[in-house]
Amino acid sequence: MTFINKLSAAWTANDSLLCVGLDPDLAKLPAQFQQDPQGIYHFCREIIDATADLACSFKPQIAYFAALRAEAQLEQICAYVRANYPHIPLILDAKRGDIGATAQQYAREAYDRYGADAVTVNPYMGSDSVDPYMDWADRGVIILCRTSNAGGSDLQFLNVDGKPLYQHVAQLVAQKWNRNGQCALVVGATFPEELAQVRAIVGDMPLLVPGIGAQGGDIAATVKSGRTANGTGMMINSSRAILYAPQQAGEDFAAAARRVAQETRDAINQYRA
Ligand SMILES: O=c1ccn([C@@H]2O[C@H](COP(=O)(O)O)[C@@H](O)[C@H]2O)c(=O)[nH]1
Repeated sequence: MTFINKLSAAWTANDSLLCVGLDPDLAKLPAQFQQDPQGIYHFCREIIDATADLACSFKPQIAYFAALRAEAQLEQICAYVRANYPHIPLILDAKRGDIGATAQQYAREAYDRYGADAVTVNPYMGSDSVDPYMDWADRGVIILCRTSNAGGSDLQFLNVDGKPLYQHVAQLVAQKWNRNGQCALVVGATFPEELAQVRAIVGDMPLLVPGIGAQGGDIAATVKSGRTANGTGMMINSSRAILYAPQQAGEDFAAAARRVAQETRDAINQYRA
């Protein structure tokens, strides 16, 4: 099954556009995981189990693992998702970008080593830097377009031939690079107007939309701007707001994460129609 088919099925099966981000910051984990050499794996496994029926995808961000020399635990987490929730797409957020020969190795890392269904890629080295990912026709290639951070405007909003650079990226991907129908774009929830512009350019192409939750993006504006005609089309990511959800009386960290994931999924669903 291709990434896009798997994503469509997950949207329907879990009635969800929520992507649960896995960004484990050791200092923020409950104490029992900080002392455990396998703590990152065990923490993420509990979050995955607590939210798998509420999510349309999981998105580990590789930096959180690499910084702690915890790539082996990332491998275990990816294997766990594939074995236990094979219907939920696994997105490796790595934002890779390099010359073709090196990109081939990055593609092998994402798709072979970690078994990811999709990987995030930086487009600014051009088509030959993205081509190696496209050779994996059943996997997703999620290309940065209009990122959620304020500084994204420094380059992405530059006026090039009468329109902002991010719109050129959206057009290029939709019209040229997406030859196997496997591409998606990253567009931040913090910029709903630009999200609507991108949606108008790319038709039904899936969008990975980080920026709700800890970054403060507005859920209503995000969904109304980015949904497709059938009320899908997005993987709306939330990481820290779910992973480190404040615990209410009687809740452990996983129950709190589940409650916030459910509230977020339901808040998103309010605006899909
Ligand atoms: O434009 C972008 C692209 C990627 N990200 C990543 O998404 C999550 C957001 O985490 P929160 O805790 O929900 O803010 C994180 O992994 C980023 O690296 C992004 O935020 N913006």
